[in-house]
Parts: sequence; C-alpha cells; structure tokens
Amino acid sequence: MSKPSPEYKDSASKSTTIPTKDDNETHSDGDKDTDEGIRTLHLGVHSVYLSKNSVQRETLFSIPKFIGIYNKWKDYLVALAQLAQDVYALSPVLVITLFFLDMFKSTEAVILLHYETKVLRIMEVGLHDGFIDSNALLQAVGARILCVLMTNLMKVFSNRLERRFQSRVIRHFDDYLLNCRLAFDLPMLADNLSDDEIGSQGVWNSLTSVLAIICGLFGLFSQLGFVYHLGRSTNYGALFVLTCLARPVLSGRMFPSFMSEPRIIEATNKHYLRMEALKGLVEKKFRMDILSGNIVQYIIDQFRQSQAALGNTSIERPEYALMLMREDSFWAVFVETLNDLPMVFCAALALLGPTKTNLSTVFSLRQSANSLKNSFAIMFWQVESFERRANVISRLYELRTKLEQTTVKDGDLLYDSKQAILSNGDKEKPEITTRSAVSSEGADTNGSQSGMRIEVRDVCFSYPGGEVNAKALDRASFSISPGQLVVVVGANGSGKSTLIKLLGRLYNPASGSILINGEDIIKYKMSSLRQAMAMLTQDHHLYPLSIKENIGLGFVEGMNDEDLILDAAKKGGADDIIKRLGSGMDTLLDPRGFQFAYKVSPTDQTPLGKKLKGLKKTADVSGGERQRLVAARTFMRFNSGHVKLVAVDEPSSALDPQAELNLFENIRSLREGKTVIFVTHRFGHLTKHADLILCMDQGRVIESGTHSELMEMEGQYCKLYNVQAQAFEPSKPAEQEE
Ligand SMILES: Nc1ncnc2c1ncn2[C@@H]1O[C@H](COP(=O)(O)OP(=O)(O)OP(=O)(O)O)[C@@H](O)[C@H]1O
Repeated sequence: MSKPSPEYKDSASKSTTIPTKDDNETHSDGDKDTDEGIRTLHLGVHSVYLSKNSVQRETLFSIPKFIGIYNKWKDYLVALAQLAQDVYALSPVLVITLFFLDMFKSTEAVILLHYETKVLRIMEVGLHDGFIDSNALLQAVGARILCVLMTNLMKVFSNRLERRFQSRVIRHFDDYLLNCRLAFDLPMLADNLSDDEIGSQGVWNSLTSVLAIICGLFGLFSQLGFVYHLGRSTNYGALFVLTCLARPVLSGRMFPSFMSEPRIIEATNKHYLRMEALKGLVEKKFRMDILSGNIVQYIIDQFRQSQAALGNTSIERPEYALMLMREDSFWAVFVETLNDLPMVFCAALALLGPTKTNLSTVFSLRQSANSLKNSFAIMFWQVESFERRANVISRLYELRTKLEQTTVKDGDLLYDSKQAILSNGDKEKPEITTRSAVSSEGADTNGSQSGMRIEVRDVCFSYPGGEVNAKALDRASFSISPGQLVVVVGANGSGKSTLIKLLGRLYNPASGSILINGEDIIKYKMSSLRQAMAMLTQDHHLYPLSIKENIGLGFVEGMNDEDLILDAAKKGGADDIIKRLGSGMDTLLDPRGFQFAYKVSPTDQTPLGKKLKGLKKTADVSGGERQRLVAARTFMRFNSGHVKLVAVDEPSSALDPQAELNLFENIRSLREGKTVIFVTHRFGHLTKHADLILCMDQGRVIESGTHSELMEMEGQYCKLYNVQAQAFEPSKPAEQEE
C-alpha cells in the first residue's frame, strides 16, 4: 500500500517545494494568512501556524540557526538550572553517580574500538611476519573483554539506580503539578489548555533527554578525536573526518523546519474533521441515542463519504508528515549515497599508496565512520527534540509564575470580622432594591446575624474565551438582606448561574461591584468567604472517591463521623443509595485504577476468566442519585456552623418531584437564618415561599419583588409564571374554539 502524500503548502512563501492539493477549505483565517506576522503551512489535513520570523530555509549548521538556537537555549537555561537544583536536592549521591555512569557509557564506543584496532593490528603484523606477539595479543583481547564486562555491569548498575531515581523524580513532580493545578482559578483554566500536556513522566523524559545530550556531546567529541587520530596515521586525518561528517551534515539540510519553533497546529480539513466527529460517536455515552435513533447506517455511510472525499491527503501529525517529505525527496536519495564516502576514501588510500596503509587501519576507519554516523544521527535527533523537552521544563516552572498572575486575587479580610447588618446603611442605593421585608422564617432571633447580606451594583461580566461582545451579566444590580430566601428566575442564558459563580468568587466582575456585608467581595480572604457559603449547582460532580468522602468533603472536620455523614445523606435523600451499594459508604465511585485483559473474557470458564469476572466493577449511580449525593455534601457543609449563604442553582433537573420537594423543604427548614438563593425554572412552592424574586433577562435584573408584587406588575415574571400555570388551569370553551 502506498503511503499517503503529506502535501505541503507554505502560504507565506512564493515557491512551493512539493505539489499541493489544497483541501483545507474549512478553516477561515489560517488559509489566507490574514494574521499579521503569522506564516501558515498546510501539511496534510493540518495547518501549522508559525511566527514569520522563525521559519527560514536553512542548513542545520547555518549561523542564523545557531544564533536562534543559542538565544532560545539561553532562555531555557534558567528553567534547566532550576530543574538541576530540584533533582539534585532529591538525592545528591544518586544524581552524581548517575551522571558519571552516563558519561562513562558515552565513551564506550571509543574504548572498544581502540582495543579492537589494537587486536587487529597485532594479528595483521603477526600474519604478515609469520609470528604473533601472544603476550600483547592476550593483553589486548583481555583488556577489551574486561571493558565489555565493565561497561555492561555499569549499564545494569545504572539502570537500577535510574529506576529508583525516576520514581523519586516522578513522585516529586506529581506533587508539584497537583499543587499548581489545584491552585488555578477558572479564568486561568480557560486560557491554559496546553498545560494539561505537562506530566511528571514528561518531566522525567526531558531530564533524561538533556542528560543524554550532554553525555552524547562528550561521546561525540571523543569519537571525533579518535577518528582524527586514526586518520592522521594516513596523513589525511582531517580529510577523513570530513568524509565521515559529509552525510550527517548534508542530511541536516532542511525543508522549512518547525520542530523546534513555537507553533499552533490545527486540523482544518473538513472531511477529516467530519471523520473524527463520526468516529467519536462510538463512545458509550452516544450508544443509546444512536441505537434508538436508528442511525448506525447513516453514520457508516457518512464516514465512508468523508473518507472518500479525503482521498490520499495525509492525516499524519504535521511533524511526522514533514519527516516523510524529507525521506521521500531526491535530496535524501543523494545524501544516502554519501554513506559510502569513507569507503571511497579508504579505496583511494590503497590506490594512492598501497604501502602507506594497512588493513586493520582501513577496517578501523570504516568502523569508526559507522559509529560516528550513528552517534551523529542520535545527536541530531536529540538536538531536535531538545527544545521540545526544554520547553516542557520551562512551562513546568512557568506554572508557578502563572499562579502569581491569577486574576481572581485573594483578599485578607476574614468573613467573621464582617457580620451582616440588617439595615441598609449604604449611601448609594442600587438600581433595584429589596422591597420586601425579611420573612420571620428566615431571620433568626438575634437579628439575622447568621445570614449574608449581598449587594450587586452595576455588575458586568463576560466569560474568558467567550465571544468578545457576549456579556453574561450586563449592569446587573440588586440587593439581598441577611436571611432572605431569594428565588432567581429568567430565560435560558439570562445570567442566573453566572451570578452564583460571581458570588462564589469563581470569577471577578469586569466592572461594577459586589458587596458582602457592606465590603467589596474582592477584599475577603477567599477561603474564609467560601467557608461561609454552601453551593449546590448542576455543575457539581461526584469525585472518583468513596461515597463517604463524597459527602464528608462538605465538612472535612466531620469526615470520620459516620452518623453526621448518614444524617447529611438522609437530608439530601441519598441514604437509600448507600444502603443499596455493596460496600455502603466505602463504595468507590468511578475508581481510576487500571484494568486490562488480553485474550481473556469474563465468560471464559478458565481461572483467568473467573478472576476477570470477579474483579471490582465500577459503581455507578443515576443522574438523580448523583444530585442527591451532591446535595448530601451541601447538607454536610451546614454542620460546620460557618455557612451564611446557601446558593442553589437548579440542582433538581434530574430529581423526581418528591425528591425535589424534599430537597427544597430540607434546605428551607434547616437554614436557620442563612441567606438562601435558589435559581430555578420551576415556579410553585419555591416562589410562593420567596421573600424576594429576581427576574433576569439578558444579563440584567429586570424585575424584583415578592410573587404577588411581580404578578401585579404583569411583566416578564408574570408572563413566565402564566406559561407554567396555564398548563394546570382548566381550559375555557371560548379558548378551545379559538
Ligand atoms: N463557561 C462559559 N463560557 C462562555 N460563555 C458562557 C459560559 N457559561 C455561560 N456562558 C454564557 O453566558 C451567558 C449566561 O449564562 P448563564 O449560564 O449564566 O445563564 P443561565 O441564566 O443560568 O441559563 P440557564 O437557565 O440555561 O441555566 C449565556 O449567554 C451563556 O452562553
């Protein structure tokens, strides 16, 4: 089968080296090179975006290339020095031992070649003279065998040490990455997708790669010295070195290379994208839709159509596609023949002066030329990958710097030092103020000190990474008194959930302010503020941990109190789930372990088949059960005694009506003066009990008041309410006629 052609097109250059078939119609901007300073390469189904300055047609040894490499390496040095410091601190003895063992290993080729040449020379002289210096021969053979033994022993020794050291390095950087990543806020996560690629194994690979380059350079120079020394015996040492270097150097002559450049790669071929999307439909989560929708054949047909439309366009990663291009070129064919230059050199030596050379020297020259060629190839590969590796290290340490740039900055005001005051003592009145008084149910007897007071003033907000002009909140204003039960209603996308997220300080408002107990929310220490809040939203998930932890994490201090956890489970309606699960509270949800079976099926009546069948199965819960367990976590949080605001964002979509009613009733009855905000689409018992209803539309609070006040207004709320209420009203004959 023929290899698909990579098809290369460079949008910014006039000449194109490989014939193109532009099938990348999908992407809007990349093809046209509209972005200032961006150069676009089309490689198969991918587009590669590069900085215009960085791509030059150059040989590997061109001066600009080396200056470029030097400048970039300089930037990486700081990160590498930091890495060296960190790994040295993990185990100084191991680091030093491994370094010297690796350095020794890198000279292995030269040492062996030296003794081999010696043995051959003694034999050649012996065969020529009819007498062999047995002592010298035995010594040379013995020394070589000893060297082989030593180097192999060292390899075993160093491999063992390396494995030990590897696990320490990986443990260390797993810990570091976990710490950094858990400290990322939501706006940063939206901007840092590529950081997900950094893993502790990648750090280890980078470390070994950098070490390999240092040792490789040392080994390469020792080989060059040896080859030069050998060649000198023929009076053409330098020339011989050149014949050995010709092939590796010339094979480095490049097509535009981006292997070490900052780049963005994007799949832009519409047929390829469609194929990938269709392939994605095999995922388990789509199976029910696909089977019930009877669309299996449609998917297969569409996939084949896209495949046919894609034709021979390469789907390889662009880096690999570029490599294929190099291998397939006429230049590569020419360069490969240069492999034989050292042999031509030896033949020329014999022709020009048969008495000036000998077979052992010729043999050694050939051997060393081969070994030099291999070392160069490895070195080139390592140098090419060096930047990628160094970049991993540099980004690893950048994570720490990025943390300092988080937009959601911590304050230092403790929540407890700012208790809510019931009266609104502020000079500036917000656009819409609370019209209703705090209900007797909500306010506690000692003056509503338990509830949080909230004022939102002209808050605007857009999501990072969202469309620039799309405002999720647009001058939203309202105020909530301590202890009020507030219901937020409004159409889809009107900004209800965003409001809850801003109250939880997951994002900062772009403009305007949120006052908590009269102080700007950004002044509060986040941990202290969040301790005073219990949030329950659709976005809350179950963790891949035990049921006990899933609930207990609402109040970590009570984690070991099973009665407390069971009580919270009961309030969240999750007690029956725990009873049903085999391991009760200790049941692990979605365990992240590794299970793999090869040529074993759980239906096999063999010991392995039975073993597989008996392996722990993943415990799963339904959507409604998940919401109950998450609700139980929120009730667990109430036990801390610190909660002053309960924010509930439509957690009831998967709950049955009884469970939903229980949840609302439980929160209402247990709130003990806490301010409660419910976001909901369902009118009914909730809005009936609300002290304040906020009705949102397009990022603004357009109406506020109690149910009866809003109904009197006959505005948006009234309209939304009537849509639901009508369904239960007996239809009038006149309407039926209409
Ligand atoms: N993570 C996000 N990134 C970008 N835009 C978002 C994000 N989340 C929400 N939006 C946008 O912000 C606006 C407000 O969304 P929000 O989720 O607050 O609405 P909502 O009133 O809660 O809607 P619903 O009733 O459907 O839950 C919408 O236009 C939405 O598309």
